Amino acid sequence: MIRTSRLGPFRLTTKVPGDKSISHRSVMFGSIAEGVTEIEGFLPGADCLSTIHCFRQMGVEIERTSPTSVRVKGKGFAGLAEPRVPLDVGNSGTTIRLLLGILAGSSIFATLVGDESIGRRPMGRVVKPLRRMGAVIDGRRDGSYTPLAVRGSKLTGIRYESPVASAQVKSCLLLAGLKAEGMTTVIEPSRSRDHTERMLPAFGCQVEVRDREVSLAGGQHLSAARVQVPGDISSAAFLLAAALVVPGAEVTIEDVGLNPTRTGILDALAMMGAKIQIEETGSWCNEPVGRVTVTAGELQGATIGGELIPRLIDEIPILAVVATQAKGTTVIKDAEELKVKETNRIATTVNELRKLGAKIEETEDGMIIEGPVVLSGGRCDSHGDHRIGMAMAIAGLAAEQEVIVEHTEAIDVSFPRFVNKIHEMELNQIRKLGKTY
Ligand SMILES: O=C(O)C1=C[C@@H](OP(=O)(O)O)[C@@H](O)[C@H](O)C1
Ligand SMILES: C=C(OP(=O)(O)O)C(=O)O
Repeated sequence: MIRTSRLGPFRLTTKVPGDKSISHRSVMFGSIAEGVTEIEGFLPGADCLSTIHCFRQMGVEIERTSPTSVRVKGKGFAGLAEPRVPLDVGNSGTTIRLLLGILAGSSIFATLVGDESIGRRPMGRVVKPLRRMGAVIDGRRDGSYTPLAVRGSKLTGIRYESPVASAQVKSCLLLAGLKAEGMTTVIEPSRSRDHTERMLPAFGCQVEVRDREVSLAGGQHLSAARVQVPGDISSAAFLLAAALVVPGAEVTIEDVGLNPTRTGILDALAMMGAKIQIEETGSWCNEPVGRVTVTAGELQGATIGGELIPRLIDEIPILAVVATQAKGTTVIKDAEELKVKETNRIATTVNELRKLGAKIEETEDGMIIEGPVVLSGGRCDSHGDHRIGMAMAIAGLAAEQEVIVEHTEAIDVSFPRFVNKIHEMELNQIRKLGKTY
C-alpha cells in the first residue's frame, strides 16, 4: 500500500531505473549471442528478472555483478538447453512474446507459463504469424493464451502486415526471422518502439528499416556486445507528471532515453501547453539519451490519438492524471490496445481515477477527461498493474485528502523503489519561514 498527499512546490533533479524494453532485449540478445555481454544500468524490476530466470533455465550463465550490472555468457542460438520445467514469465508480456520468437526456430521443446494477468493477454497475435513461418506451437484455446508449448522447428521467412502497432509482435517475428530461411519483413500500421532494430546491429546483425517496414535476413549470428541502458522514459513520465499536478514544482530527469519512438508523452504534454526542456547529451548503444525538465504551469486539454498512441502507450494512465488538472476536455482515442495490457487500462484508469473525484468517461477506444478538478482523494487499487499503481499515487500529490493505493507491490515490475522518489519530492519541498508550501 502507498499513501500520498498534497505536496507544496518542490524541485527535484534525479535519475530513473533502466529502460525495461532495452533491459529485456540486452539479456535475450546476450543469451543467444556468442561471447560475454556486459550490461550496465540494467533494470532490476520483476519483469526483467523473469527474463533472466527463463534464460538461466535454458542453461545460460547470467551473473548479476551489481544490482544494475549483468554479465551474460552467451551460448549462441544453438546452445540453449531444453528446460526441464515450464519457463515462468511472471507478469511480463515482453518476455513471453519475444521468447516465443526465439524458441520457435530453436532445436528445443519448452513450455511457457505466467501469472493470472498473462493468462488473459492475447498470444494469437504472435502465435498465428509464427505458425505461418512454420512454428510448432500449441496452447490453451489453440495457442491463443498461456500455458503455451513450443517445439523448435525449421522456419521460413515471411512478409507480415501486422494489424497492430506492437513492438512485441514485431520483435518476436524478427527474432524468429534470424533462424528462418530467407527474408523476414514486418510492416506496421504505425511505428512502434524500435529498440530491437537499434540493438541487433550492436550484436552484429544487419537490419533494414524503411519507414514502417523492418526486414532482416535469416541465418545471421549474434556476437556479444556492451550495453549501457538509458533511464526509462516510461518511468520518468510519472515523476515529470508530478511537476504538472503540483503548482510551483519542477522536475529534471537525467540520463533518460529519448528514442523518438518512445517520447510521445513529451509531445502530448507539449500539446497541452507544458513547459518542457529537452537536451540530448549522447547516444548509448544506438539509443539517444539526455535530460528532460518539466516546470509546472497552466495546461489545456488536447486530443491525443493516431500515430502518437504507440509512442506513449504505457504512459496513458499517467497522462489521464495530468489531464484532470488541465483546462477543458482531453480526448484519448485510438488506444484499444490498452485493453490487453496487465489490466484493461481504459477501465482501470477510468474507474480508479473516478474514485478520487476525477471527471472521466470511458469510450470504446480511450477516455474523455474534463478538467481542471480538485481531486478529493480516497482509496483506490492498482489491480496488480504497476502503471495504474504509480499513476494513482501521483494523483494523490494533487488531492485534497490523502490517497491510499492498494496492491502497490506490482510497482516493482518496472520501477523498484518508486516510493523513494515520492519521498525525495516531499523532502525537496521549498520551505519558507519553516513552513511547507
Ligand atoms: O516491446 C516492448 O518492450 C514493449 C512493447 C509494448 O507492448 P506492445 O508491443 O504489446 O504494444 C509496451 O506496452 C510494453 O511495455 C513493452
Ligand atoms: C505493458 C507493459 O509491459 P508488458 O507488455 O511487457 O507486460 C508495461 O510495462 O506497461
